[in-house]
Amino acid sequence: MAAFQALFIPRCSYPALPHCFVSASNASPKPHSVSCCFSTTAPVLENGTIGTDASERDVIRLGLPSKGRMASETLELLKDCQLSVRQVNPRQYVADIPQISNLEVWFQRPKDIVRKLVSGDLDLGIVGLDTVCEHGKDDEELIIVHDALGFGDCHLSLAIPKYGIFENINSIDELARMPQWTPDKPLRIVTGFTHLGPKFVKEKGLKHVTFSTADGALEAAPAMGIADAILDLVSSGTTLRENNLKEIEDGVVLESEAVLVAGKQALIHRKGVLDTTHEILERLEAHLLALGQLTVTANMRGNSAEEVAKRILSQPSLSGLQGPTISPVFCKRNGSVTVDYYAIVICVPKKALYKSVQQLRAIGGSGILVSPLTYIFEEETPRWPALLKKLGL
Ligand SMILES: Nc1ncnc2c1ncn2[C@@H]1O[C@H](COP(=O)(O)OP(=O)(O)OP(=O)(O)O)[C@@H](O)[C@H]1O
Ligand SMILES: O=P(O)(O)OC[C@H]1O[C@H](OP(=O)(O)OP(=O)(O)O)[C@H](O)[C@@H]1O
Ligand SMILES: [Mg+2]
Repeated sequence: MAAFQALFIPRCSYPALPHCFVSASNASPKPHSVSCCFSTTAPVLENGTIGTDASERDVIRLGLPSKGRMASETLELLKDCQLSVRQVNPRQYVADIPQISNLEVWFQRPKDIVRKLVSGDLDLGIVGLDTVCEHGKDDEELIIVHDALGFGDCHLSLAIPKYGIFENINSIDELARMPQWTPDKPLRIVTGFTHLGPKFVKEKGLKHVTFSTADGALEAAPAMGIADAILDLVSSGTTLRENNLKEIEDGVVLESEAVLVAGKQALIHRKGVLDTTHEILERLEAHLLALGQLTVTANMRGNSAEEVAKRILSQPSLSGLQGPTISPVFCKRNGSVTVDYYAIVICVPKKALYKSVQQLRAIGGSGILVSPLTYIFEEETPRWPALLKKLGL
């Protein structure tokens, strides 16, 4: 059985905290004691406005990471979607996006974004999927609107030392079968993921496991003798390698990247949230879809647009998004206007660029120009019907 040896604040206590005032009274017998009372009035926000209860407010709130490795890339992504965030100064936690009316941006720590989505104090947020799963604790209130924002890639993984009793252990099954783990001497795993960790070992049927937690530099724990294994995020793998640790087969808990997440109640009931989400989703998808594509234009000799189209469509890498656009190139020869060439325009995936150029040349393409694409707006945002379905709308 997985046991957990850490002290946790109960989840239900969190939503009440924004109304908690901290004071140090001179009259108090203990000069440094703090007293906590729960206000029934609205709290005063840093920007001087009065904060409102979730049910009273009509402004839409988007939570973005206030610091850490997700912060700058989130702002860059929004900027690339023509949704630049206007922040008066870096220490001010409230901002706006001039392109979207009635929207406040609140800068928060990623885990607080998730908690505030659950409590209804935020409506939308951008964070890593790992944070949603860890701090959201499978709450049905959290709805992933876009699951692949293209940054913050990492995975949550179990890792063990490369040396000693683990030298020949390379999978979860082998780890589970080690005779060393008994009820008195369980496998000690250190992790910051105190929800996902125990859930994972239970799913994997690992017996005799105990967890402890720490805030960072977990990779030091095995060498310090504090833990046998670690469960932490890995991206390049450098930290594991440098600390003589290895990942094992079937040890990946979760693949993660930045996601757009929303509160279900807000999407369904709060005025304007669904429309704003649709707009943000459209812009994100148009930008992210375009990131992987290039526009290729070329000239091609031919007798008719149809004949050129047949040649292009005979090549597997040249069909484009819907098919090639083909236009006649009008030339003046001996006083009359003739069409000997056709200009073709196609979108090709960046990865297939060179293959596409080879195929174009093979069917007579010349003067090939390649340019980046900024946005691809499809007829319908692919994730939109999926979102409506999740909401039962
Ligand atoms: N190598 C990585 N290590 C940790 N997080 C990563 C990595 N690569 C991407 N990420 C993403 O970045 C997020 C963590 O960012 P960061 O560590 O800056 O914030 P935080 O965990 O909230 O802050 P703190 O560690 O100070 O509590 C993760 O939740 C994950 O989604
Ligand atoms: O696979 P890598 O690219 O080496 O990245 C993984 C490391 O990065 C993170 O630590 P972070 O930098 O957030 O420091 P921390 O331990 O203080 O949280 C994570 O907790 C790992 O330790
Ligand atoms: Mg960190």
